[in-house]
Amino acid sequence: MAQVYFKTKPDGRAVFDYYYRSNPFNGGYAIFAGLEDVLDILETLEFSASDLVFLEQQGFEKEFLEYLRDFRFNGNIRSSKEGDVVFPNRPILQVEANIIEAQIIETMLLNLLNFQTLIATKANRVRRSAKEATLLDMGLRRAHATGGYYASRAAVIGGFDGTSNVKAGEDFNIPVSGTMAHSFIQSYGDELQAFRDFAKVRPKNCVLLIDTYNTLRSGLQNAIIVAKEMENAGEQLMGVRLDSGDLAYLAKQTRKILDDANLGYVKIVASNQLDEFVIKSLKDQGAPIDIFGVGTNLVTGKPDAALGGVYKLSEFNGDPRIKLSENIIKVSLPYKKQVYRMLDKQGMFYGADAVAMFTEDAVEHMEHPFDATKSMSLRGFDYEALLQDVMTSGKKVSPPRTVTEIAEYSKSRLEKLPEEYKRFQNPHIYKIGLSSQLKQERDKLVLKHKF
Ligand SMILES: Nc1ncnc2c1ncn2[C@@H]1O[C@H](COP(=O)(O)OP(=O)(O)OP(=O)(O)O)[C@@H](O)[C@H]1O
Ligand SMILES: O=P(O)(O)OC[C@H]1O[C@H](OP(=O)(O)OP(=O)(O)O)[C@H](O)[C@@H]1O
Ligand SMILES: O=C(O)c1cccnc1
Repeated sequence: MAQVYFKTKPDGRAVFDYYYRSNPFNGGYAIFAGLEDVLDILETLEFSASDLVFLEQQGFEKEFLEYLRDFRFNGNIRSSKEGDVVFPNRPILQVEANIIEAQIIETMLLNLLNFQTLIATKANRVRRSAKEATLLDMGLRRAHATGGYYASRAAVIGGFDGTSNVKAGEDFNIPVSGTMAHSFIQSYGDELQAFRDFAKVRPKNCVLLIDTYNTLRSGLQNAIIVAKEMENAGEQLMGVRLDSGDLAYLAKQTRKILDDANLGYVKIVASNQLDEFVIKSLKDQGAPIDIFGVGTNLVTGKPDAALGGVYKLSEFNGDPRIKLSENIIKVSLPYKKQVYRMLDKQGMFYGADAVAMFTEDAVEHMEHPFDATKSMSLRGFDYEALLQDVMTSGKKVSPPRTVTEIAEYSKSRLEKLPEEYKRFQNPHIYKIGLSSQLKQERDKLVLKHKF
């Protein structure tokens, strides 16, 4: 496509929208993540000499390869803030650029935003169940190859406290932590000696895994011996980890036995195929678990394999563009747009985002995108314009936000979303409407292209 644009309309100017069509996990919202990584890549995107050799072998023409040699992304991006709460069928990010540049970045952009948004959303659901407990990502070993790297970042945006993924910790400046594996204890054969050596070498944040042989009769008893020895050496055992069996029963027994041994400060860590539903159940059972380690179900976004975010052309050289579909929900929205979020008198999200033409300053009325009988007055509402400049002429407009800052922002945004949109079962549906002008323009284009 890029080579054809290069030959036929090299100066074409395009507007593309990024959005997804339905919330993951049958939930009522998603957490937008991956933006900072997209912007970082765009700022430095270029074709290396070896890339060009490979592309030449694929049959691309010399002149086009010359163009690619100097390729840079020089476009503008307007976007929702990373970490914001987002909803289906409204632009989350808009790229305005030369058509060749805008097209070349499509797959990279979708790959990063779809995956991180999926995982940040999953992480946030786990956070909702875990309430105040500490949450650790332990998923790298089960992730889809390199996806684990970005999953760890997205997990923190969604509300996790840290990760066992050391590389992600280093690159994204997120807290790293970990406990120990069964193999460590197995290598000794002697559980007590394994615990003693570990505690001696790594006394800070020491968590002992107690289920290798028998959780209550062996692991916990040995952990208590080591905890007392640590006290004599002026240290404190941080915790014990349960990784199998009935976690509620074992956590209650463990808590009682630790407390009876005057070890009330020793925390209980639990892991083993946890997700938002198991953690909720454990909480409902009153399991005194302080820290949850979550792996597979987090980093694979189980049970949703992917977020179906798309990148659709909405304007070309100032003219509107549309994509029709038999399925009305898949008809795209033409024109460069803005999205307004309605706020109630307390500053909470009212439950409505209105999509308008970019040229409209405010929206007083929003219409259901497909049902002509449904509309809503927006008069008197406070609102926020959600799409803001994040990149101009290929350069980021503001300094990078740390993952921790993004996570804090996300938390503050979720606090403004009423509870009924956040429940797991049959959540309230957040309304997405179109300004009357955008709807009219879309319908005109639908008629124009109708066969
Ligand atoms: N009290 C509980 N309530 C609800 N779910 C629990 C409870 N305790 C454990 N679970 C969950 O039930 C599942 C148990 O899986 P499974 O039977 O494979 O574990 P296990 O018996 O510990 O076996 P393994 O020793 O192979 O890890 C896990 O997802 C675990 O998190
Ligand atoms: O269960 P997850 O949510 O994926 O969390 C990560 C799991 O990875 C480790 O298990 P390991 O790979 O040693 O295998 P195991 O399941 O036999 O303990 C750890 O002990 C957790 O159980
Ligand atoms: O730190 C841990 O205990 C850990 C890390 C990754 C996977 N499973 C466990």
